[in-house]
Amino acid sequence: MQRHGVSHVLLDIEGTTCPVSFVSDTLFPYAAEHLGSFLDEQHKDPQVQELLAEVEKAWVEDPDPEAQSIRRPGLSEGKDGVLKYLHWLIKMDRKLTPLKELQGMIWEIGYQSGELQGPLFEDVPGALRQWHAAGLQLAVYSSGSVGAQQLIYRYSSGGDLREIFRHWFDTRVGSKRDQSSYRKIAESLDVASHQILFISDTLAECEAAAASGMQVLLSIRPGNPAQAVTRFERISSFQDLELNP
Ligand SMILES: CSCCC(=O)C(=O)COP(=O)(O)O
Ligand SMILES: [Mg+2]
Repeated sequence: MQRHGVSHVLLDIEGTTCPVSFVSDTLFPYAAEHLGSFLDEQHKDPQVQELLAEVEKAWVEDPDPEAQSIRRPGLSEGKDGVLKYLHWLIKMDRKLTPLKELQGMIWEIGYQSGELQGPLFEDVPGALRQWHAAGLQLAVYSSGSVGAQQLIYRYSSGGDLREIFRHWFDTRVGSKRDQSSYRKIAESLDVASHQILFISDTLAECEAAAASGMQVLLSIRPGNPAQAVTRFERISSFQDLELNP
């Protein structure tokens, strides 16, 4: 498979460079298990306090009746109340930015202790190194925080790959399902959208990126939910992809 006119590759993580199951069955449960003790120890840290305030604000404004049903109306929720909401957000796989930042801070402990390692698909490290060596600019766009992205590539099964990536984007730039996020990314990369190739396993993300003018490939990997036929070309190994400027 060949792609022409590509100078930048923008990569999703979950379902694209690492298995969905690592996120759903390892990272999320790890964060849920350690959230309480992490907050007990770190809730006075100014950065954590700021994130908890953001979570509390999001909870007050959350239109989901289930989110409101676990609130105690009129009472200040405090650290323990917010913990309940954070567990609910993890269960629902909500991509709330302050949750993602807190998860990244918790995962750092697991990566540093050796309990966590980023299991990349076998073809990924080699292909990334090859593209980088060929002069392509590589960037990450994940709902996981930039901190969490850098951890997965620092402690990856293919070694420390952080140097290979030039740019990192998370939900601070916007939702991965919004066209405007991809426009902002192209602006920030200072390149025409059609020179960016975005690869993701999520159709809504592919649609949003394509609508912004990016080139798109749909990632098909073991463990990804089955995909109906779509207009997007599919990729199941990065080794199959030849990129030309
Ligand atoms: C950076 S690894 C953790 C990924 C994560 O928290 C997540 O919600 C998955 O997001 P993605 O956009 O990579 O599908
Ligand atoms: Mg994904």
